Amino acid sequence: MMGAVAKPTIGIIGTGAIGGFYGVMLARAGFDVHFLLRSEFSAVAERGLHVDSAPYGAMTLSPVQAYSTAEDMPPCDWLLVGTKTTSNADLAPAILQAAAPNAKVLLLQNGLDVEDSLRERLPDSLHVLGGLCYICVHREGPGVITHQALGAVHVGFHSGPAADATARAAIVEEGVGLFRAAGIDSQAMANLHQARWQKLVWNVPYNGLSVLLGASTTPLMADADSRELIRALMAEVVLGATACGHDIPAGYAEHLFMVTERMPDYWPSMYHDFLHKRPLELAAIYTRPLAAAKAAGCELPRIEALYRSLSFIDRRNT
Ligand SMILES: NC(=O)C1=CN([C@@H]2O[C@H](COP(=O)(O)OP(=O)(O)OC[C@H]3O[C@@H](n4cnc5c(N)ncnc54)[C@H](OP(=O)(O)O)[C@@H]3O)[C@@H](O)[C@H]2O)C=CC1
Ligand SMILES: CC(C)(CO)C(=O)C(=O)O
Repeated sequence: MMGAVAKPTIGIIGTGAIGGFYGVMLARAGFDVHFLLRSEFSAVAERGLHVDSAPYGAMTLSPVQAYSTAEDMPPCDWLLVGTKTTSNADLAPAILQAAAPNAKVLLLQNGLDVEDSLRERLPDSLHVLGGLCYICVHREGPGVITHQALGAVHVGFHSGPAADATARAAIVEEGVGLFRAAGIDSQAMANLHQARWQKLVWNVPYNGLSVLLGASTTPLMADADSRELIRALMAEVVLGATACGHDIPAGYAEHLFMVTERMPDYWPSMYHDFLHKRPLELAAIYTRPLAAAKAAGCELPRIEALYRSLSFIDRRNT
């Protein structure tokens, strides 16, 4: 008889809304999950992690395998990065501490090329993958997370020692399998770079406008002028993606309008950063796409104006 295949050990690097939500879901599914925290370490070590989820109900994980330093974490086969992209270059030492040999590092983050600054600081033996989370979740307080809607995670290969396309696909499927085992919708992405551009069609307008206009999705969708602005910004993201060689499916912007109208009223994660005086994810969501489009000969003036306004706000806010 074949022995049971051991479940991988999972490390969460940055236990905020995303890291906390998916970490709790994986722990509930029986995975051995270890959580790295910073400001919320004591609260979570003492009182556990609580998720108030519209789809799943109230979930509590207590006790939590919580760590204030990666040095204390066991070797993890999968490391799920749930920090904001603003500090990716600084995460390498923590990841090296917590990584098992040949570990897979999955960045659950928005934005373009977010893997690159971390990749260049990691050894070749580690695989790096990108994950796109289609979810509405935020931190309510220390160790307390509100999950309003959705939840899917799409996984794509970035880089690493896998010998060929078959080996790369197997690693991606392993990642997809983790989420599916936890009851979360998950799919493999054939082209991570294209998929990151595609997700920006939502994040570029809504993340930035929530900060600039101080408005969540329901009022943004209810007003004729903000709707028009969102539509125009979406069209520019599609233009930039196309100039960079990445086709966005026809009708995708209209599809996102429909999805957003069906969502509960939602403040994007950039608004929470603004509110709590944390740095905004401007490089990942604006600077890099603008630079890539420009290098391909494509100017995106509306996105550029939004980006410059946000840069001004960000400098005065942090
Ligand atoms: N929230 C959402 O609904 C969605 C978010 N995303 C993306 O997911 C990513 C994560 O966002 P989100 O979960 O909302 O962000 P949060 O701010 O809620 O979480 C980030 C967490 O990382 C922790 N952290 C940062 N640096 C370190 C460190 N060096 N060591 C330990 N912990 C650290 C923070 O701790 P501390 O409290 O100390 O700062 C915080 O707990 C972003 O790229 C975002 O754009 C994508 C889709 C939806
Ligand atoms: C709102 C949503 C679901 C859009 O894709 C999201 O994933 C985000 O906030 O980044």
